[in-house]
Amino acid sequence: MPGPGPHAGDVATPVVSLRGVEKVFANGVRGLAPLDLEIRPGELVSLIGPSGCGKSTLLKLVANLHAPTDGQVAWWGGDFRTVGTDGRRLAFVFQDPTLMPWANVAANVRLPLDLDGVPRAAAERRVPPALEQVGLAHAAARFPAQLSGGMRMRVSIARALVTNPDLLLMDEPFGALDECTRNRLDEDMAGLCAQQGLTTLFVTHSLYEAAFLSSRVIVMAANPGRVFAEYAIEPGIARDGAFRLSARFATICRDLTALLAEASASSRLDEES
Ligand SMILES: Nc1ncnc2c1ncn2[C@@H]1O[C@H](COP(=O)(O)OP(=O)(O)OP(=O)(O)O)[C@@H](O)[C@H]1O
Repeated sequence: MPGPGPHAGDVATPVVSLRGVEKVFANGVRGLAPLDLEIRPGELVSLIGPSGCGKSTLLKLVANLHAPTDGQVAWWGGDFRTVGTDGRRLAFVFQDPTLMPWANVAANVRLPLDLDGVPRAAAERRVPPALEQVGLAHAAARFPAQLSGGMRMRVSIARALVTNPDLLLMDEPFGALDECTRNRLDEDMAGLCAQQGLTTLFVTHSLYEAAFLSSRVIVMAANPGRVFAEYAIEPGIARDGAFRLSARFATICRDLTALLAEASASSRLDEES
């Protein structure tokens, strides 16, 4: 099975660091006020906050899909141009799994390797372990139309994992799924991240999902988008069904509910001023 990214042992250098990063769009909208943020190896960091607080903008800055208006973003202490050329990889999972309907599951998962020019035989060898990781080893020959929504999302995750990423960026990946499927995927995702030491930045509208998955939750406020609070969760908690029912989980959810209410109130105040 593909292990952690090739540089997983390098714990000293932050995976991503943002210093004084600000984003003003061409139409004058201030998507993000200057903010500092560091994501360290092995962390699962969630971004939560009211609509419009800049969660997606922040994710896109980390993905280098947006350039900051001001400030610096560093990837593994360096420039984005080194990402990929030094073997380090980012991978994305979006809410829409965007599978090719005409291709079976194995071919969908293989796509990033094909695009990277990995020889066909080598690429094909990497697909079964990736499918195994998401519990879809039995579904390689099926087509997207033959899969449930949860299975399609698992294919999308396998397609990210097959590249052996050093940083996984997930934008509200399970938001369109029913609650049971979402809970199961959250448990599997938490297990994968823990086993592999996978560094993940996860955008969600659900504070319960953030509470369940994260080693650290960034609570954002809007108008302008900014980091309102950070909430760290102690290491060593098994993220399983028992955790979801535990007093500790209830406390984390209560704390995050309070922080989110404060962030929302602060966003409204800024809107009115
Ligand atoms: N390309 C763009 N051009 C202009 N304004 C933008 C652009 N993208 C985002 N914005 C604005 O920047 C702010 C932050 O948007 P963003 O989508 O990052 O927030 P969000 O927290 O992800 O929102 P949601 O939870 O609703 O998805 C919003 O006011 C949004 O309207």
